[in-house]
Amino acid sequence: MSVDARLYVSRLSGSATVPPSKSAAHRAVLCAALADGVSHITNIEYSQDIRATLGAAAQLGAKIQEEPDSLTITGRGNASGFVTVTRPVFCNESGSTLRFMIPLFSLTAQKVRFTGNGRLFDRPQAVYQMLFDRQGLRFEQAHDGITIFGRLRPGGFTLPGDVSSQFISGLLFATPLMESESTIEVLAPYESRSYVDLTIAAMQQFGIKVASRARKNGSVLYRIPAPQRYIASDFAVEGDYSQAAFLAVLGCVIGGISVTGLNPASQQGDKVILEILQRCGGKFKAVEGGYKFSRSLLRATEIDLADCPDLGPVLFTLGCFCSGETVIHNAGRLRLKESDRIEAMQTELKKMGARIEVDGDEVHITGVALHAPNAPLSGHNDHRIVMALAVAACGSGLPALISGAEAVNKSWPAFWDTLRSLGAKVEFD
Ligand SMILES: O=C(O)C1=C[C@@H](OP(=O)(O)O)[C@@H](O)[C@H](O)C1
Ligand SMILES: C=C(OP(=O)(O)O)C(=O)O
Repeated sequence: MSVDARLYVSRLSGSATVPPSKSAAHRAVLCAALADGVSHITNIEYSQDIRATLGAAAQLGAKIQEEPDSLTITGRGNASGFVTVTRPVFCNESGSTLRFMIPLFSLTAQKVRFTGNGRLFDRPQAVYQMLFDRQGLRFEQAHDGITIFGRLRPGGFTLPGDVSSQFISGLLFATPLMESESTIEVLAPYESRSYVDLTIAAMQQFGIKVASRARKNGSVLYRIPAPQRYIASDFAVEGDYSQAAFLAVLGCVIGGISVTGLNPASQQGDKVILEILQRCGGKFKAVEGGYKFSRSLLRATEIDLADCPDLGPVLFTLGCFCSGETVIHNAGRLRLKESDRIEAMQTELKKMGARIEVDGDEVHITGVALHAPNAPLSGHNDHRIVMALAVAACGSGLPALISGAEAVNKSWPAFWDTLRSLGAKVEFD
């Protein structure tokens, strides 16, 4: 059911803790599900996407015990430990879940159907289609699901680097469980690489070895010895920089906001939000477990989204608050997410008077004083659009009605409560 959020003008300030990193949590659950023995994962939030990965992990045969904010997972060891898959694997709207699970479920050698919601099956899957076709395996994609049949075999894989890093991560998770070594060559340009680094870091924490090297032709070659076994491990999920970015931008616009629960040494690619804000003149200082953001005179900068696509929506909002013309490069991938995020942000911010021009994969935003929206703002069934619009409204002190407010449940169910804790008045219709 679609819920409208009414935001009223109010002064915001205070301290808020970000949710656990969704990307890290997906990876920890998956590795634990594959491991021999019992793993404990702390700092878990049951967002819709993490629920999807937990459901799939259970279908791989993992035993999962849920506590309010932690998990105990007894994994099934290796591919021969996989149980019979009797039901479709429901991925909801989680691209990560679907693309991480396809190669793993192929190892069961059973016919497996993946289902989901929203735009999930409109998002590109051709990279896997190609891999399965090459090995003579079945991969059928329809608007309401994907069916696979057949066990992926080890070997030399070559993948494009500019469609989605999730294919590379998905194949990395599965290859150690195959019968012999594989290589994965990722062709340049290699985008969202920091997410693959997170994958390898998680795999290494669960005892898996992966080697990588750059090749002269610009590609990156991963070598994954096999067979290997995931070893149970305890994993503390760190705070999410992609989510911190919403509060960080708000903090630099209105001042007086501290964001905590963050690891300053994090490997998350979206930590680059701090550098971007610095380049815009954003003022902040390190505090215990995070950063305190002060009201800043923000000026435009050039931003490359190739390695931090999830920052896209909130960077559109940031551009509106910067004097001059913000240029966002390599924004094309934003069209392949839960919504077409370029179209969504342009349409909605224009209702508040924003000046945004799109030229192919490049976006130009000229800072202007936003006015109260002349129509309800649509969240486009996309959590990051809803949150970026809420930041635009709160940052400019304007009342707004955002439809589809429940989309935040995909990644940050407590988002509205967090805004309230900072003093925002939010009502739901
Ligand atoms: O591996 C991950 O956890 C993710 C990878 C990124 O996707 P792409 O590689 O498709 O850009 C990102 O947008 C997504 O939200 C999470
Ligand atoms: C695109 C996202 O996630 P996924 O690809 O896992 O659906 C996101 O969280 O913004």
